[in-house]
Order: sequence, then structure tokens, then C-alpha cells
Amino acid sequence: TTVTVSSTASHPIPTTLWGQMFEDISSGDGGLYGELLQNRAFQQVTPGTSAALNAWQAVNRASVSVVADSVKLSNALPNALRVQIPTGVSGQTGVANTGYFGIRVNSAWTYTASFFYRFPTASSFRGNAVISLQTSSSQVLGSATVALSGAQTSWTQVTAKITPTSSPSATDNLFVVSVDGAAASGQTINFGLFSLFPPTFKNRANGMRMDVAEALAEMQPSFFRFPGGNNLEGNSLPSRWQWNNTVGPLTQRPGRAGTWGYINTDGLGLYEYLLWCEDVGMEPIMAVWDGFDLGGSSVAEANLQPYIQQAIDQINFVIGNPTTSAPAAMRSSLGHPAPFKLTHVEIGNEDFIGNAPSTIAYRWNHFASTLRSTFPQLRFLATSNVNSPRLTPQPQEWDLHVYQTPTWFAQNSFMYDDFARDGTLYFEGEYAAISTNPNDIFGSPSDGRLTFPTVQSAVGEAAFMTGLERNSDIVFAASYAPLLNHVANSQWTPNLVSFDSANVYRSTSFYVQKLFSLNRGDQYIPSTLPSRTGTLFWSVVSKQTNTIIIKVVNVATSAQTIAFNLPFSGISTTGTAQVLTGAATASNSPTTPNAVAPASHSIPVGKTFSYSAPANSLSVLTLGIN
Ligand SMILES: [NH3+][C@H]1C[C@H](O)[C@@H](O)[C@@H]1CO
Repeated sequence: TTVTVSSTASHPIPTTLWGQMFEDISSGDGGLYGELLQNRAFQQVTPGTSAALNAWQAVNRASVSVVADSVKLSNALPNALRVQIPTGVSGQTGVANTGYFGIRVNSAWTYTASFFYRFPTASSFRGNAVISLQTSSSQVLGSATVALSGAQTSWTQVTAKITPTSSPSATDNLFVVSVDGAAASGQTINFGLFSLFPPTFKNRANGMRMDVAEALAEMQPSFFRFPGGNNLEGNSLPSRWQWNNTVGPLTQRPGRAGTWGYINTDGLGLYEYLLWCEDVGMEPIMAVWDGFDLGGSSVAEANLQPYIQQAIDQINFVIGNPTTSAPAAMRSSLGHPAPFKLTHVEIGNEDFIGNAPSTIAYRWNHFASTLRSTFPQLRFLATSNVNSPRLTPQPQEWDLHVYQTPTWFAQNSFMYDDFARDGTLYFEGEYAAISTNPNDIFGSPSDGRLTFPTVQSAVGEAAFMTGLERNSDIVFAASYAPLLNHVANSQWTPNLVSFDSANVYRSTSFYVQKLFSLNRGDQYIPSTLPSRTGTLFWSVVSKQTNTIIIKVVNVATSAQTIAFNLPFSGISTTGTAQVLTGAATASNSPTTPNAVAPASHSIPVGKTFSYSAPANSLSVLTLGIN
């Protein structure tokens, strides 16, 4: 194959081209969000049920149960953990939390622990509670004591710092709050809103888990789409994501039944998302709920106004004027008087599924008309199939999603070449090669579904991404989905980044996303087009004025040579190749975390040069222009 490269760029590459899509799908609580305790505030549970005690267990014969306390901690957090200390017990007794499938204990960290308590009946008890991190065999790894008073019948919060003395490799550790059985014999103590945080990314209060955050930031994403995805939509109208339930003190956040089958604490809420975007240098692509839930129901046209108002308030929280908007005033009171950066707002998530298409016309019309006139500076994305049904007002932007086989991605890299250039812009908001079985894309691993990305799936995605880069005159953003996943509690596979309570696993697809993102250009340079149905793909960009970057993708199972004719003089004689390659079915996983990683080496380059692209590979060739 010989590729002749043009001497002039065709279009600037949008700075937002490569980024991340996020929703809580075993990825927020217990993942990116730094809280280490699961079911920390007994949100959205039925008192007295075993589910209410999820992740909690009694220590040394205490009797524990979740109650709807007659004196609520707050309207948002009405449930409490009642701990009854038996008589005749010696030694520490109380309650333990098992975390999100484990708790990492690291002696390099100082942990911040806290909880609320009250004595439902005043008592003469005065004594210490010990807050500790323990192994599963009750070895204390670190602890702190706080004074409890039986006179405290209203809710009060206690906080303590814990610096462990060792760092066990095991993560089946426990967070324990206990009292001396003899001293507290017969006492009843109510607890609420426990919390245990390690140090967080950029030391943000109520912030992100460092190693997960650092892995995501390593990709240098330019945007962050949140809060979903299906988790925006909810499985019912009342359980949809609602911005106002996710901001302010944690005692004001009721949590919700998340779309993915577990309770969301909403400790990772709108303000945390926005600070995270600023901390990583991403702009938000924020979604508003648009009247359709995954139970299949749509809000009737006559009843849309309150939900449109809720969307207006959500947007005003982000960009509104604190002197004229209450949501904006709340943002200011939380510490961010200036508006956050926001350009793109997505209306809904996937208005092409189920019976959403039957109501999207009026839902879009009312949401888009009102929001566009309220916020003329913003651009709103539709999420139904493009122009099917036709929508009024005509969408400025669309979010398209595709989950397919590696082969499909390699064979559809020209998808956007065929789109009309009519001013409409596109966001490839979710894409991933998730199965090798074209007849059962969303099936189980026994039927072709991938558990972790493979070299073959990542390289297929890379082929598709050369097309996104070529068409970045109309594709302004693209993100793999899902982004993140706890291996002990997956709701969906494969995922870009996986983790357990102590490790982060960067997938083959993560490295493809990172290679494109860290080697993005600012101008697209046309060249001989690849064959649409071939196995060799490429994309040429220029960076500043003195660097040419060529991405070469070989989806074949044997090496292929590609020759380049460059029109530029002063090409350096030596370039760099960063190559991701390996066996087609190789994956990075908890058992093989580093099976596949990019490697760099020098290559001979010049005005004309050849490159041998390995089988199953993405190569990023970087050439300097003197
Ligand atoms: N069903 C997929 C489409 C939806 O938008 C996401 O929440 C899901 C996983 O990425």
C-alpha cells in the first residue's frame, strides 16, 4: 500500500475529539468516588430487612439492625443503625463494614473516618468508641478513639484520623466501630452516615479515589459525559437521576435506586462531577433527563413543564448567575461563584430504544425549544436515530452509540464519510467492540461476549477511530463506553478500565484511547484513502507546525507494509513508533494485568519511507519537520 499525503490540511481537529463517557455502572460508588464504606447511610433500604444491613456485620455479639429512627438524622437520611450492646460481654463489641468487596489498608495513607450517633434514650454512659481498620481475623491495623456521651440524644457527628501501621496485601479488611462490652453493657446507640475516606485525587473533600482518577486522567480526556447513559434515565420516573438530590451536604442526599440494580449514594454528585472536570481539564458534556424512563414510560406532553424546569435549574447550577438564579447561588455557596465551562448539553440518553421514538418528537420539541431559548449560548444534542423521526427544532448535534464486533468496527471506519456536511455535528458518545459473535452482540461470554477488551477488539476500535479523526470536521467528540468497572461486581463487560479494591487494570482499549488522545493533532491532513473493506487503515494529522503524526492500524493477522510519500521538506530521518500489538485474544485482566502495553522504538523516516505494521496493531508514527 502506498499513501500519498496532501500538502494542505483539510480541517482543524476539534480539541474535544477524545474524551470519556461516565455513569455509575459499578464505577461510581465503590470506584471513582472515594468513599470506602458500602451502604454508609442506609439510603433507600427498608428497615429490618437483611438488605438494609448490606455490607454491615455485628462484632462480638452486639445486636444490630437498621431502624427508621423517630429522630431522623435528616429528611434525606431517615434510617439509622441501632446497635444494642449485650450484657455480660467483655472486649470490644460493635459493628463492622466490609467496604465495596474489600477495603485497601495502606500505611502510607491517613484515613478520615466519621459517623453520626445519638442515644435514643439518655443514659449515664460516658466512654470511648474505637474506630479501627482490622484484618478479617480481627488484627487491628490502625485505630482512633472518640468519646461518646449517653447525654447525646440528638444527632452529632464525630470524626477521627487513622494512620495504619501496616499495609497488608489482603483487602478483605474491615472498618469497625466498637465500644468496651463491659463499660457499655446494655446500652443502645443509634448510628448514621458513616464514612471512611483515603486521601483523594488532588486532595478534594468528598473526592475521587486516587489510583482510578490517575488512570482516567492519564488518557488526557478533553470531555467527560455524565451522568449517563442508562443511569440518567432510571428504571422508573421517580428513580431517574435528579441533580438537586446530588448536591449539598451528604446529609441532604437521599440516594436513589440506580438503573444498574444497586443503590447510588449520590455522594458523587453534580458538583463533584464539575470539580472533577476542572481538575482533569475536561469540559462536561452534561445530560438532562428528558421525560423517558427505562420502565418504558414517557411523561405526557401536558406534564413536561416541571421536568423542563428541573433541567433549567440543573443547567443554571452549572452556568447560572448567582444573583439571579437560586441553583447558581447554591453553586456559589459551595465555593464556585464563577460558572463552570459548559457548551454541550445532551437531552436524554438513547431516545431510539423501546418506545422512546414514539414520544421523542414532542419531548424533544418542548425540551429543546425551551432550553435553546433559555440558553442560546449552549448546543443541545439529540439522542434518537438521526432524523428518524424528524425533530423540531432541527438538532444541532446528535449523540450516536454503537456496540459491535471488532470486525464491524474495522469495516465501518467510513461511517461518517457518508454523512451530509450540513452543519450538524456528531458525538460518537458510546462505542466498543464487545463481542466476537455478530449474531449475539449483547450475549454472554460463552456466546462471544468479551469480559475484558482484547488486542483484536482494541485494534478494531482503532480502525474505527481513524475514521472518526478523518471526519472530525463533523465528529466533535467520541468516547468508549463503559469507562470503568469493579471486577467483583460487573454490570457490563468489557470496560475501558477495571479495578478491584486495591488495583486498577488498564485494558488494551484503554491504551488505544490513550495513544489517540495523547497523539492528537490540531489539523487533519488528507491522504490516499484506505480501502473501506481492507485491513489497513491510517490517519495523518499535523501538530503545531513541526510534527506529523500518522496512526496506522493493521487488523490483519499478518504484518503489512505501508509506504508514505510526504510533500513536506525537512522531514527528520528518524521518527518514533509507539506500537500496541499482541495476540488477537490477549487481554489485560486481574490475572494478566500487563499482558499488553504500548512500546516505543525509533524508525527510519523521510520524505518517502515504508513502515511494516505488525499483525493486530495500532502504530503511532511521529515525524519531526525541521
Ligand atoms: N446499554 C448501554 C447504552 C447506555 O447508554 C449505557 O448506559 C449502556 C452501557 O454503556
